[in-house]
Amino acid sequence: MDKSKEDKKSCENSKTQKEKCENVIKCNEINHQNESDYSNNDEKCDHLSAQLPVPAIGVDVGGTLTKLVYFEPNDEDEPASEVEARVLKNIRRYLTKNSAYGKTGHRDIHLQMDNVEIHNKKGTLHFIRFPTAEMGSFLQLAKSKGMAKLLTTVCATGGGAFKFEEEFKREVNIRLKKFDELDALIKGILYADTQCKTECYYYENASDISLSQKARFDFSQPYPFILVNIGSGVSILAVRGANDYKRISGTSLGGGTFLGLCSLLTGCTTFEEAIQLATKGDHTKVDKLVRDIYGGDYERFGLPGSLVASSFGQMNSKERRVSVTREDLANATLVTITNNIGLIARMCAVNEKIDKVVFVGNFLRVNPISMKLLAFAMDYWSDHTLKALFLEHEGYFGCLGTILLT
Ligand SMILES: Nc1ncnc2c1ncn2[C@@H]1O[C@H](COP(=O)(O)OP(=O)(O)O)[C@@H](O)[C@H]1O
Ligand SMILES: CC(C)(COP(=O)(O)O)[C@@H](O)C(=O)NCCC(=O)O
Repeated sequence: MDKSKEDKKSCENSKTQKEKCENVIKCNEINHQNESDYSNNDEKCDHLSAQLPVPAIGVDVGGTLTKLVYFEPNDEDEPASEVEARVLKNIRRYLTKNSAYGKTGHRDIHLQMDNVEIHNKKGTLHFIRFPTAEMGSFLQLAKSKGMAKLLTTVCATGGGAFKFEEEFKREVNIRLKKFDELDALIKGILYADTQCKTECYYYENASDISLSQKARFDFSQPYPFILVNIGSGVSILAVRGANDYKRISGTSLGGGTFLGLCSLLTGCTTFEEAIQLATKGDHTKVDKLVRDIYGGDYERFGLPGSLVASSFGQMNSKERRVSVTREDLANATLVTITNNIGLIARMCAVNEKIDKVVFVGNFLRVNPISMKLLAFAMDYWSDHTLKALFLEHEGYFGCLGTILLT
């Protein structure tokens, strides 16, 4: 798609999103009483408790991507000085008028949330991402745009809030007000769902992938639910209330594994390219299926012939290796990682006796193959008792959570 068409599409999406979100429902789920005071350990930042920093920016510095949310209030508070007013205006203009920042930063315009309320202020939430590996360039950009002059503190979560803390201080004299990533994630999810009626969806006809289609899910009574965050690695939580959750499992075979293996096997250079290749490929050329072993179904234990018996199981044969394409390898990598996550998620749901399984994280970005597979896996292997749910703001809940927890 050429750039102008892409921008136009983004704007249309943004308009739809605006319409969808216009009817703001006040967030009843977010209570500020028993919430984590993780950040209060940071004495330097105590003065910021329970107020929105100006400008309100939250970052989630993950293993692969840094996610940033900027809350643009409808009515800006009276700035303390003329200089402050000018810098604030510059930041606002820079963040909200561009959709690309430097070489690798992107604003997801289609996810923008208009007319939302945070800490009694109405405004717009803008969502931006860039590779964590580009943190140095981001800090230089923040310096050059004068942000560092005005921003003294940024709400931050993710492992990088720890890893880059010193660098933020040294390079731009910004302090990070740190929040735990799982606290922030849950806060962000519950908030987004109350603000945007179309946030949560599932796949109708999940048992037939060729027919499955996105449909809205009413997530207004969310508890209990299993939360599967598929980022670089995978964290799995059982959530029973706004402040009642535990991390029950995880796996190192996550989105980072998919991208790493896919890069090795196909030479692809971006996540988008990996997904495009996977979309055109056929994993059955790479995997060994039950029917490749049994000649059909393994009836006694209800294993259909089409089931993957052994991921990449055909690749020990030289003839097979020379006949597979990059696309097949990308598809097989995606299916392998996704099925493994689905299996672990399902076992967690069964153990915890919870029937809703919510999948989030940027691994699901532009990745309907995995979402449909997860929806299928939950439905099929549970005899229709488990439901896979997905959320539109996929990877942005952690950064959003930080400004809510402030
Ligand atoms: N533009 C992108 N660049 C790199 N990885 C991406 C991109 N979009 C989606 N992904 C996928 O999302 C994963 C990172 O997800 P995310 O939720 O941001 O986790 P983290 O917090 O660990 O960075 C990557 O491992 C990759 O599978
Ligand atoms: C360490 C992490 C919480 C970091 O989060 P991420 O940046 O991957 O979103 C996550 O990668 C994880 O839970 N990994 C799996 C560890 C395990 O349980 O084996």
